Amino acid sequence: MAVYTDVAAEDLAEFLESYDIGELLSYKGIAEGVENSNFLLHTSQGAYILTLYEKRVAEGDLPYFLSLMGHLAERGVSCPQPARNRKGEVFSRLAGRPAAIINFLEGMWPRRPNVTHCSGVGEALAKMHLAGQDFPMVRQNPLSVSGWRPLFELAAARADSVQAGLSDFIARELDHLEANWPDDLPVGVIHADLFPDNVFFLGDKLSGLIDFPFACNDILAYDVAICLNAWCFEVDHSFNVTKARALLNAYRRARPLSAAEEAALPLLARGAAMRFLLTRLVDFLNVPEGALVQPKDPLEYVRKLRFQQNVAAISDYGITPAGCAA
Ligand SMILES: Nc1ncnc2c1ncn2[C@@H]1O[C@H](COP(=O)(O)OP(=O)(O)OP(=O)(O)O)[C@@H](O)[C@H]1O
Ligand SMILES: N[C@@H](CCO)C(=O)O
Repeated sequence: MAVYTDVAAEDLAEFLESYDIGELLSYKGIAEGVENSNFLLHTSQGAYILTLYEKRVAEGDLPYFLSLMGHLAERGVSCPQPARNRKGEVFSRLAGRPAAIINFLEGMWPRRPNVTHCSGVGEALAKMHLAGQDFPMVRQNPLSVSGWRPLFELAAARADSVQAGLSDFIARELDHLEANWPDDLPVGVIHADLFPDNVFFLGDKLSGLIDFPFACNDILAYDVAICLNAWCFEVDHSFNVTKARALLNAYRRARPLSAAEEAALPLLARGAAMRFLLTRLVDFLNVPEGALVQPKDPLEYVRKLRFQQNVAAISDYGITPAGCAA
C-alpha cells in the first residue's frame, strides 16, 4: 500500500473546501503504487483520487504533467483530469506535500496482460506520442541515461546484499549504456512508466492511461522499449514474442517506427531495464520507516536486463523489422 504521508480527516475536509467537488463522505488509502500517496475519495459529487506527491516528483514538474493530461484528453487520449480549486489551481499543498485531485477513471488494470491488452497499449502509446507532438511545455527526463549513475551510487555499496555480483554487473552495463546511448532518434512527450498497473481496461477495451508524473520529453522509441519490458514477459520470466509483436504492430499502425528506431529497440530496452532496476533497487534498500508500501522486486529487472543484453536486433526477438517481407 503506498501511503507515505497520512492525511487527517479534518485537514482533508478543509482542503476540499477550496474545491467545488462536494463534501467529503469517505476516503481511504489505496493499496497499490509505490511512488506517491494515493487516496480514493468519495464526495457528495462522486469519486476522486487524491495524490500527495512524494520523493521523485518535484513540485516544479506538476504543471508539466497536469497540463499534459488536459492536452492529451483534448486530443482524444483517455486519461484522468485534474480538478481545479476555487483559485483555478490544479494543485496546492496538503499535509506538507504538493497535492492534486483527479477524477476517478473506470476500469481495471490487467493482472495478467494478454495479447489483446498488449495490442491496446501499443496503439494507445502511439496515439499518446502523436497527441503530444504539439504540447508546448518541455521537461527533460531526469531518469534517462545521465540520471542512472547517480541512482546507482545511492545503491552501489549495498547492491551485493541483494544479489552477489550485482554491483559489478550494473557498473559494467552502465559503461556500455553511457557509451552507446543514441542521441539521434525522434523525441517527444513520453509517458515513461506505462506499466500494466497504469493502463485501465473495461473487458478487453482500453479505458484510459493513468499516472503521468514521470512524463517528460525523451526518445519516443524508449517508451516503446519500456512497454516491451513491462508487458511482454511471463511470470516464468520468458519473453512472449506474440505479445511483443502485437504491441509493436499496433504501435506501428498508428505511428510507424523508422528503421533507426527499430534497430535501437534492443539497446533502448536494456536502458529501460536498467532504469527500473535502479529505482527498484534504491527503493528496496531504503523503505521509509512507517511507510505502507510493498517495494517492487529489483531482480525481476536484472533478469530482463540479462535477456535484453543478448538481443542484438529485433529479429532476435522473432519480430520482423518494419519494411522487411514477413
Ligand atoms: N484516476 C484514477 N482512477 C481510478 N483509480 C486510480 C486513478 N489513479 C490512480 N488510481 C488507483 O491508484 C493506484 C495507484 O495509482 P498510481 O499508479 O498513480 O500510483 P503511484 O504510486 O504513482 O504508482 P506507480 O507505482 O505506478 O508509479 C492505481 O493502481 C489505481 O488503482
Ligand atoms: N512502474 C515502476 C514503479 C513506478 O515507477 C516499477 O514497476 O518499478
